[in-house]
Amino acid sequence: MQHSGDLNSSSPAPQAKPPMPKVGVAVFLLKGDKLLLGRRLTTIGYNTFALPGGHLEFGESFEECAAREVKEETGLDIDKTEFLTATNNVFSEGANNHPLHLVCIFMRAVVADVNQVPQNVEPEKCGGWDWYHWNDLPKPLFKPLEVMIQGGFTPFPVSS
Ligand SMILES: Nc1nc2c([nH]c(=O)n2[C@H]2C[C@H](O)[C@@H](COP(=O)(O)OP(=O)(O)OP(=O)(O)O)O2)c(=O)[nH]1
Ligand SMILES: [Mg+2]
Repeated sequence: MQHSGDLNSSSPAPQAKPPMPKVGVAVFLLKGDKLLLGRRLTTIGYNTFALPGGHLEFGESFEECAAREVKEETGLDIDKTEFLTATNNVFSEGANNHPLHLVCIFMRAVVADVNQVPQNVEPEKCGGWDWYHWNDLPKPLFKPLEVMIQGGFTPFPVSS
């Protein structure tokens, strides 16, 4: 017997996937009492100073993601990578005006070679990288970073 029309016509229309939280990994790259910051040129936090970082890829460890993102964005190799803390934020102004729910993992690391100089590998996403003293950070900081620091967070190891 021949069917006419759409065999699936009685099935409900496919639903748009519900939005899911994403995982970001940002790196406090430390050099003495300085840290590496770059001016963002992307939608979220445009023109604010933020840490190198990006989104966790499927199957990656936090350490692998930190090393990959720092390399992709600055050309630097990192060492002594450690987990510090995590945040949970909803950004109202994500891509295409959709809100973005982001769990961000913050790592601490140092440069593997102190003579290596940061390169602005992705000039379309960043205005340039530089080392800034913890007591003289540039303004404006990326909002989630500013909130953490104002809340008393420090990425430096506690000296005993
Ligand atoms: N890079 C960076 N991301 C941060 C910081 N604080 C914070 O909450 N995040 C969150 C928000 C970002 O949307 C998310 C991922 O970083 P990103 O926005 O730099 O992502 P990206 O385009 O470089 O990454 P990708 O999609 O190419 O993997 O991490 C920070 O100081 N620096
Ligand atoms: Mg990034």
